Amino acid sequence: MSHPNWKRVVIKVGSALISPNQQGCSSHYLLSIAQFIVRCRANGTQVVLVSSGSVAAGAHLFPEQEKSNIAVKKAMAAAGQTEMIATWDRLFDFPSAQMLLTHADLRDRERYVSIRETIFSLLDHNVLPIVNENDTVTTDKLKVGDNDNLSAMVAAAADADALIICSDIDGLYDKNPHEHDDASLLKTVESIDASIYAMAGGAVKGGVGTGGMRTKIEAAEKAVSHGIDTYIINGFTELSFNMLLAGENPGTHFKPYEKPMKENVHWMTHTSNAQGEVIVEGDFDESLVRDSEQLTSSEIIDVKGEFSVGDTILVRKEDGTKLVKAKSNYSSCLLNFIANQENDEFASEFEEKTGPIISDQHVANLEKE
Ligand SMILES: Nc1ncnc2c1ncn2[C@@H]1O[C@H](COP(=O)(O)OP(=O)(O)O)[C@@H](O)[C@H]1O
Ligand SMILES: N[C@@H](CCC(=O)OP(=O)(O)O)C(=O)O
Repeated sequence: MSHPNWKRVVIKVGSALISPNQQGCSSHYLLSIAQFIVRCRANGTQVVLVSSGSVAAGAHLFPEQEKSNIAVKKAMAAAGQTEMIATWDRLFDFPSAQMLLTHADLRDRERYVSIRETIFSLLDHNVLPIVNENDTVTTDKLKVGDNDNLSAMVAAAADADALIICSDIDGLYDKNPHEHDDASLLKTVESIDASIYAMAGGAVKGGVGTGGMRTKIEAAEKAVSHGIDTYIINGFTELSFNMLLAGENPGTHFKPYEKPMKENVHWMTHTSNAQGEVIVEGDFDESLVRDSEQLTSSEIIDVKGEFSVGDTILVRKEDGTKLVKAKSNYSSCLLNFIANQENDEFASEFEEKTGPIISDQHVANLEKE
């Protein structure tokens, strides 16, 4: 078979490949990945690298008994990050660039657009973007938490054709092969449903990986709904990369949706987290899904959480049915205030002047889609 016709790919490299023994970085397994990147570029394919490994690489600098402390883990990430970037950079004779992101960056539409533009500028100038989560500044509320999901968000932002997740295992098995001798490898996944998630276990306990297969399936789900071919492959062996370049599947291939979501709907669904919820009357759902600007304070039963103007909110019914995710033009405080007004006229006059609570431009239909 001939080499694949990719315009742009995102390659995600797991910690075990970068820091196999947690004593800094090793180029042992990175050499064949770097070679693959060089060959992709020679074929005219643009490459974005998402690299884990900063925590594992920095681990040896800190005492064993302190490593579970969050502040120390962040220090490990900060120290390991420079070594990880330097190790990659040494393997290429073209320039690379470090991009450190958090979920707070990706879920903010303006910052997301800025990230996209930076990726495209780097690629246009033949610079290899190397992305990782900015572990030193994250909190539970601000982080993606694993680089599998991060790589899928980056692949969507970069409009990639393929996402290649390089792991320490051949792909997705029907059960965790580290626990079941009779596990068998899935070569192709046509669609991702609960039965696929049920196959996935977590990472090896005490190992360097985060999330195991579960986060890889989450990543695949995000990517395929954007029309991105997704592979989980064994990054330890050069054969995986030779097969990919020959147009063959060396691991598990997740097939992309034939009709991918529109870019802004995908971002709203898979990248932007809802910061709060608006609960609406049960009989209002149909008109809301047809025309989101129909939502006025008179249909709102409750407002949950704290959100600001521009944040993404989830609109749902009292029974829990999710209707739409949308950008709110009102803060939770203001929405609570007008929804609780006895005088309906005041609220409708206010909304007429201020504009719709959510607008049709930033809305994603959920279960009703
Ligand atoms: N169904 C499964 N198929 C394959 N691997 C699985 C499965 N369930 C759990 N795993 C575990 O997921 C691990 C890979 O994830 P992880 O350790 O997070 O690696 P990485 O650092 O590449 O992200 C495998 O080594 C394996 O232990
Ligand atoms: N940001 C972290 C990566 C965490 C992570 O997802 O690791 P992995 O499961 O090995 O891809 C680091 O650089 O160590």
